[in-house]
Amino acid sequence: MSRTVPVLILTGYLGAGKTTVLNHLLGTGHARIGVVVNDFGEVGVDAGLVAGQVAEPVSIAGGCLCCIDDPRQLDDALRALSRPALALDAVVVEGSGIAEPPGLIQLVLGSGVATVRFGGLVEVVDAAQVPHAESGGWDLEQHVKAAAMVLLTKTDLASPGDVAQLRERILRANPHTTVLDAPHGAVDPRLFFDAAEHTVPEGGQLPLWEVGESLGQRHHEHHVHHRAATLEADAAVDPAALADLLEDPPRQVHRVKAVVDVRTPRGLQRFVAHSVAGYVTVERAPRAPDAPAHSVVVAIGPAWDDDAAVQPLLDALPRAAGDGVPTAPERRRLTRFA
Ligand SMILES: Nc1nc2c(ncn2[C@@H]2O[C@H](COP(=O)(O)OP(=O)(O)OP(=O)(O)O)[C@@H](O)[C@H]2O)c(=O)[nH]1
Repeated sequence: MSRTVPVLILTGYLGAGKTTVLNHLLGTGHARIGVVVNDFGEVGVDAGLVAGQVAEPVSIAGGCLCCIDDPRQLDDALRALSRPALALDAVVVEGSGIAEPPGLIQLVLGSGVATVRFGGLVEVVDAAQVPHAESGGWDLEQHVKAAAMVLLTKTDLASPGDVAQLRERILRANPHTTVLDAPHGAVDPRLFFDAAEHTVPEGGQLPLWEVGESLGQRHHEHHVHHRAATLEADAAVDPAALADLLEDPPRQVHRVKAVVDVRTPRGLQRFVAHSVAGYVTVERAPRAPDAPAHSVVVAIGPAWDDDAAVQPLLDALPRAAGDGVPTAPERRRLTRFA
């Protein structure tokens, strides 16, 4: 029988920690992993946040994979990543933060690519922000029902009692799933890949498919309620304005990610910034010394009817070179999250 490459699906609400898990797995060097990332926004930010992969990550941006105009994009990616020459052990498809498992499972199961097989679904749950995710339409029970494994991230930000209750709730919804703590994405890659491989029971019957059928309606309901606003500019940003957006985003914005340049007296510096329900992280990132200024900021959230409240905040972030270098206190507004 010819070799097929398992395709694992990584889902979880906006900002739950999917990319962090993926980067941990890639960093362990345990397996040769191919990556497909799906950004909900127009600009593919996530591929740039994935580090150390064997093959270039394939980025599919501009909407959820399961609703995207041309689902053959996923087939093309899977075909490319399962080429024998790459000798990958697995492909991980990181869903956008609002993807529903059934739609993604159906896409992989229905893929016409003979060189891949469905390897299971892993759900990432932010242990500190379940009510927040639920307010965005994410349904814990429905998500974990489809999961071979559930990874609890941000256990460092939640009380042990809350984490224990969450674990019980997950196991009530799906007694067959494996629940593991994965603080800062730390999961044993052997457990990750083993659990996923046990998703498909012998005999060819696939309960997940039934889950997919019964929930198929739901995932379409979700996407229409989410919006993304994007800024992509050949400019540095105002660090204080970005800090305000990250720290205190409009109510309907559940997630902000930014890869931005900031002017300093020593030249441009690049930062990667995240905000999930007002929880902010900022990290310095490498940049080519002579590269022109470039910044990308994406804001995503549910139930926003028009862009009037969000897009102008993003459009106001670039800081013209003529406005000079931000002062040290302005820069510290951003770097204090580092
Ligand atoms: N304190 C803490 N922060 C975490 C943990 N896991 C992830 N984070 C942070 O959470 C933020 C979002 O993490 P990502 O991995 O980008 O989340 P994601 O699910 O890929 O985000 P989307 O693709 O936008 O849905 C980042 O600032 C991470 O550093 C954790 O276990 N503890």
